[in-house]
Amino acid sequence: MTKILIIEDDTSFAQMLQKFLVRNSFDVVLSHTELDGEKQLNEQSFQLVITDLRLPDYDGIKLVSELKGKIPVVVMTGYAEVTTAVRAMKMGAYDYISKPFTPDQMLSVIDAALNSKPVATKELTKEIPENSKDKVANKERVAHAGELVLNSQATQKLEEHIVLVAPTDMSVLIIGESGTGKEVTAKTIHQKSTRNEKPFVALDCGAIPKELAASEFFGHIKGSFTGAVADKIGSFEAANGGTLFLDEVGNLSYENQIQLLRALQERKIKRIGSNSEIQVDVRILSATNEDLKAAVEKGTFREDLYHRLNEFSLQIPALKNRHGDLPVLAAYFLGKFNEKLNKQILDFSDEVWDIFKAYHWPGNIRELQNVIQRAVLLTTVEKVQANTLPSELMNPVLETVELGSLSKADFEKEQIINALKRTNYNKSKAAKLLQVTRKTLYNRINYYDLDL
Ligand SMILES: Nc1ncnc2c1ncn2[C@@H]1O[C@H](COP(=O)(O)OP(=O)(O)OP(=O)(O)O)[C@@H](O)[C@H]1O
Repeated sequence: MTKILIIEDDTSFAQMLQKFLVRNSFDVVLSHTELDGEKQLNEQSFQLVITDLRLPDYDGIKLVSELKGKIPVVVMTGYAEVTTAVRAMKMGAYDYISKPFTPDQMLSVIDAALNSKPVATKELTKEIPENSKDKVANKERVAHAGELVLNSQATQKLEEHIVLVAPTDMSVLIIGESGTGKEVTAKTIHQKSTRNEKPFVALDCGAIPKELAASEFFGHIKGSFTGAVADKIGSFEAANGGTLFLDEVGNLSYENQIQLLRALQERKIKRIGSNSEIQVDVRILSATNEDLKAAVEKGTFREDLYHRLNEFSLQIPALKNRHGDLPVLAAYFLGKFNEKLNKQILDFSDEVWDIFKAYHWPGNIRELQNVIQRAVLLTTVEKVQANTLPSELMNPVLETVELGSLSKADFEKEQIINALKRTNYNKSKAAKLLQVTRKTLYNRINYYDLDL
């Protein structure tokens, strides 16, 4: 686990920062004085130091220059201390961050600092093989893409695969439930590709009637069919040189699949009503939330097209299976909506974190984003409280139980067991989740003779 030393004399602020970073899987040691900070640095090894510059009897700049080339240092400053911060950077600090900052800003500074190379090793970069150097650089850029936030074990492979496949011209099939971030993944791949100066065009294949699909793909000329009142450029032409993202590609009719396959094979299209062929150079990224392989087996999706679209596939896990991403995603959205709604909310209350962790997020990241936007709007104190969350989050157990197959007693038993599992068998928290008192929960456990 990455170990961070925070030197800050404002104890409550330091503790809040510590709590937030611990939640984001960092190991954090606090020091409130220069003396203790130096003692910690002598006794333990740290990957990063975050320090305030203005502590009584403390020369932060001296510490920065002592640690130069050994451990990256991020300095925290008041808003009027930019000159001091610049001095600190000249002395070797990696970066500075002005208070007040959002959790999101702090995370991205930490992330960048941890990925930075100490000055002493900078000269060695020539010896790093080209490939791995690119990999490191790309990895950093994915993490800082600003849109696509990935941080958990469950998404580590995904992140690596994005980095590897982005610079190629391979077609990529992105598979995941609605709201898991398929489109934002496609955009990231485009941004990381050599086509990033050219257009990224998204076409929602699920939303176009099959009669209009060919015109959406290839365009038409005025008068070629009823309704073609003017010439129209299709998505292939619009994306020429760049990337065409076909969302919900599994929804294309069989006839549209044939038209698409032909265009992909020949790399030429004709606008409807025109005889002239236009050469197109597009990279195809597509997305589906259904099992396209099963559709191929059933015969509703063409196998040849499936292979064309699926030179490489990326599986995006549902949010309920990547709870490790929750803290960083929540922090990202908190920062985003603080800025958008002009708020300065610092964190989520412990109760809110528990609810977030227990909920099954059927709408995935889109739902998390909406929940946080609403909460930020409604919050008037430092931390987001549970009363700003929509009701469906407060009663999650009901939604995960298959009602049809259970009797009322089985159902209640299942609810209790689920709630206990979700709260690590903490009965107070489980009672809260179930919206009953602890006493009632104990009674029900006894009544059903649950062996827990
Ligand atoms: N990893 C992520 N980091 C930051 N934001 C994300 C991430 N994943 C999704 N989002 C945000 O969640 C919302 C939904 O994402 P997106 O539209 O990419 O999902 P999708 O899987 O394509 O959904 P659908 O299948 O319904 O089209 C967007 O606002 C997107 O910016």
